[in-house]
Amino acid sequence: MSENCNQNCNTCSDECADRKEQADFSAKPHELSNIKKVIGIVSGKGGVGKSLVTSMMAVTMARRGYKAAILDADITGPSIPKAFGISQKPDASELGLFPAKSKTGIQLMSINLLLENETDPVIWRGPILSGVIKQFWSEVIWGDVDFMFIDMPPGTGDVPLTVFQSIKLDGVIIVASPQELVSMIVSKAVKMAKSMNIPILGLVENMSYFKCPDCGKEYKIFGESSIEKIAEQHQLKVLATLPIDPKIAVACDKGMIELYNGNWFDDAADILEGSGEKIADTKKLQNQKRRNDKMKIAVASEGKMVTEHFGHCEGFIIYEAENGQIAKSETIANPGHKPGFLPNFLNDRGVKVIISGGMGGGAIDIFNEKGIEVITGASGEAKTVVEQYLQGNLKSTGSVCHEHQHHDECGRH
Ligand SMILES: Nc1ncnc2c1ncn2[C@@H]1O[C@H](COP(=O)(O)OP(=O)(O)OP(=O)(O)O)[C@@H](O)[C@H]1O
Repeated sequence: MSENCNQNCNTCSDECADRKEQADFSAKPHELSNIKKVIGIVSGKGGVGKSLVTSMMAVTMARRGYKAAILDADITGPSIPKAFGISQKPDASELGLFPAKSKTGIQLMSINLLLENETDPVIWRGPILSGVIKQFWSEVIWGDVDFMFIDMPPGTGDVPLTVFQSIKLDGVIIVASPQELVSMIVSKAVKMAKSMNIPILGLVENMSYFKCPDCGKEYKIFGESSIEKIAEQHQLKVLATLPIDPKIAVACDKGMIELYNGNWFDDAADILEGSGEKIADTKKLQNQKRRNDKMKIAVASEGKMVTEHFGHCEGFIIYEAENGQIAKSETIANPGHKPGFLPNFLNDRGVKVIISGGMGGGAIDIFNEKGIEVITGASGEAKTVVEQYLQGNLKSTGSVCHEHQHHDECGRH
């Protein structure tokens, strides 16, 4: 037997006497699916925020203009549809099942969308669980997907192992809370991925600290973090450390994870963009082409500056751009804020991009439905911000006004 035997001849190149030809467990995606990169989100045990990280990764990539999808392989604890507020049953044809679509166009498939009641427990044994996951991969018509995120079954047992063997993953992200980081659990997840020769993109520490909303002091509820030590031990990158934030729990419970404002996953998204260079290049070209086309960009403004509050802005400066340059502009007064009115008002004027400091979720939904690009989190002089956009240097932070005192000012219903 080889000195480094990992009991899996499929992933080992040593020609030892005990070598066994092993069965090929790999499953093929549906012939109508074109999935470019597949990233598994794993954790050593349940309840550490794996589904949250899966959801936020998909949201981050979708905000960057990619086609994102989520395969919920956490069959016994499926929480993805709830986080996105989706409960309608997926459509089907004789060719296969179609994934559900979130408000911002993220494709999803989860066992919860297929159960009679979403509260029904799934009490199937391992081989059936693995079979369902393979079906989600092979029998769902995903179409074109730039980045698919798989919410993996928790742990390092039989079911996650089968997923590793069946679906060709381009990388995994390991999620842990500070407690798992001090135990052996994370090391087991790292070893499992390494034994399957799957690149580990890095570690995410969830529930790392709690920031007091009154004094801003950070409290390490679960003790000092050992993420840097563990990362160094396994030569991995730390992708993000997330606080305990009651707003995260509320966003998941209310099905509004797409509206959650947080940019913790930018580093991980940058890595994915790097790992998918071809996809990123194509996307950059498409975005460049779009910016060179003739288009109207509206900025919610206060005088010459971008305003924080979309709904109650003083007016909109509408820039007409061609070949990536501003050709002309006009300022129109805010006609008055009524729920759902302003997105239609701007759409009627042919606006293709709206830039604001903050905006309510309701308004963002309507803009998305109309195919109008929404950029929030912008600040400074409106003209400069539009020039940055045309050069491809303005990114949306996804900043959404939630339950704050300016409720109506941000265009929410
Ligand atoms: N940083 C956080 N702050 C506040 N709440 C959080 C945070 N991370 C996760 N939660 C909440 O904790 C619960 C568990 O999170 P999540 O479903 O993402 O974990 P999981 O690892 O996928 O669990 P399982 O494997 O059991 O499905 C959810 O209700 C989620 O809203």
